[in-house]
Amino acid sequence: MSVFVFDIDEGVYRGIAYGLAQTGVEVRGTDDPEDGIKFVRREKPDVVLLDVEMSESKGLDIYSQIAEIDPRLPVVMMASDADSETAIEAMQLGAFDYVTKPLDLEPTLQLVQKAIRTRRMMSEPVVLPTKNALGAGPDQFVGQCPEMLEVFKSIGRVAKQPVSVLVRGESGTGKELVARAIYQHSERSDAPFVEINCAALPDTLLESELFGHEKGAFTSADRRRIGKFEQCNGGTVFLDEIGDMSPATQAKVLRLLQEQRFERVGGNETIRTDVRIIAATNRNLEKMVDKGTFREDLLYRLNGMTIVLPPLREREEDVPILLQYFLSKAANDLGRREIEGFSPGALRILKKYDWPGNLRQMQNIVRQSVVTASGPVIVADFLPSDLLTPNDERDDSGRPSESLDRSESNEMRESNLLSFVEDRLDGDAKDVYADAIAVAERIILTRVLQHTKGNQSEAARILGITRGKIRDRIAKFGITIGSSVEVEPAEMA
Ligand SMILES: Nc1ncnc2c1ncn2[C@@H]1O[C@H](COP(=O)(O)OP(=O)(O)OP(=O)(O)O)[C@@H](O)[C@H]1O
Repeated sequence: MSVFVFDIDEGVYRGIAYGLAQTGVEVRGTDDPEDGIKFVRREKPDVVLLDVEMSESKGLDIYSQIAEIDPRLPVVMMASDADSETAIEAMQLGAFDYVTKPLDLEPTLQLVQKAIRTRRMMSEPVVLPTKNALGAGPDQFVGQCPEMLEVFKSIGRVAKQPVSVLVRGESGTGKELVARAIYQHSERSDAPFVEINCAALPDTLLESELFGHEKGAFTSADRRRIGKFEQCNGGTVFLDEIGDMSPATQAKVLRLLQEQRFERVGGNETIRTDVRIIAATNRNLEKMVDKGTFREDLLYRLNGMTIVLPPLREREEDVPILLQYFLSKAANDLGRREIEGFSPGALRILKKYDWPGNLRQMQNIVRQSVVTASGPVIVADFLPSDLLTPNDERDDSGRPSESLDRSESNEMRESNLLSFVEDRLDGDAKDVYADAIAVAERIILTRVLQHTKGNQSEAARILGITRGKIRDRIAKFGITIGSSVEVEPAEMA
């Protein structure tokens, strides 16, 4: 990714380059408007920072030229005056945001990172994978089960229609990926795409983020702010976690959907805009309607088309290809291209798991395993410890619970140990007896300590061994005793 800075003051460019040095983002800059425009045309940076003073002599000339070269390029305006008319005007025309000089480095860098993320979402294509290129290049939308084929078909059907879309599914099932895919295949793919997480902002801030506000609308409103619906005119707005929106904001969004009109917070002027809304939620909106916390008319309006993503536990046949995809991606990203795949034992455990955190959790677990793995094959020992807790020993939040189904958990423990032995037999088998005994000891100890909530005397009594031996084993296996009892994966080998 790269950032280009238009500023007469070289210090600004150097400060930003310094602040982003660790992130791998390339920063270039100029104090000459014409050179800058040539650069943007030739090098196609991902984000531009533009000093308003530089363009003031020619009004919005530089901004307009940049927007003409690439209407989706996020441009952050920098102004000395918080009320800069030029900066506000640029935002009305679609600039990403503006900051006031002298720049406070930290918030400026945060804004630039946000602009980089937005650019990524707009420009990195979401594609269906091909067998040979799994995990390489852009984000792929992996899925072969009938439910996912239905999802892909729905994306294709709805993308070009001028309707709102509601994407539903548990957390981590790929709702953002669906939103990006719809945008990229829509008639608006040349216009901006903006994401707003409705759960991340308190009510009043969310309202002014969406609709903007007038100067003085509330105590901290020291300047006019242009909201996303105004700024993104002609584009697509992705409202993530829409179930977390307050009733007052829901009412304003409903009006926007019905009339494409709204007023800034604290303002009288009615503003027209043309945005397409894609909304997502993991909440049960019908139940919220019953309870009176979500507007029925808004649900009806958003429901122009609904796409439902199944949880990962219902996509059993996709699990192997998804694992392979996340593995190739992690191995590429982490420079571990020698890693070839999972051992049969590790695969057995991964296939049995029920993935309460869905694809995001799978992605993280595969990444952790790649970090821990010491050879070209990921064996069961390199999997994080939460996978070794059987599904039925976890509560709703995915944490180990105390209620046990004995037969199932015994089978799981045996299969952990068995897969460990099988993995060793698959490879260069040596010292299998000692290693397997150590694995068994670890499984027994961890489980008993979970049962006694970390109480070692009680564990010693149950196990019929001394406290000294327990302490020795805890140290040897790297068992952590906190609110839950865990084994450090790195210590398991
Ligand atoms: N079918 C898929 N193929 C490949 N990667 C996927 C797939 N579905 C999701 N992912 C990846 O899993 C991660 C989580 O997906 P995403 O952020 O889209 O989920 P979400 O449903 O929006 O989550 P949340 O509700 O928590 O916001 C992302 O990195 C995404 O790229």
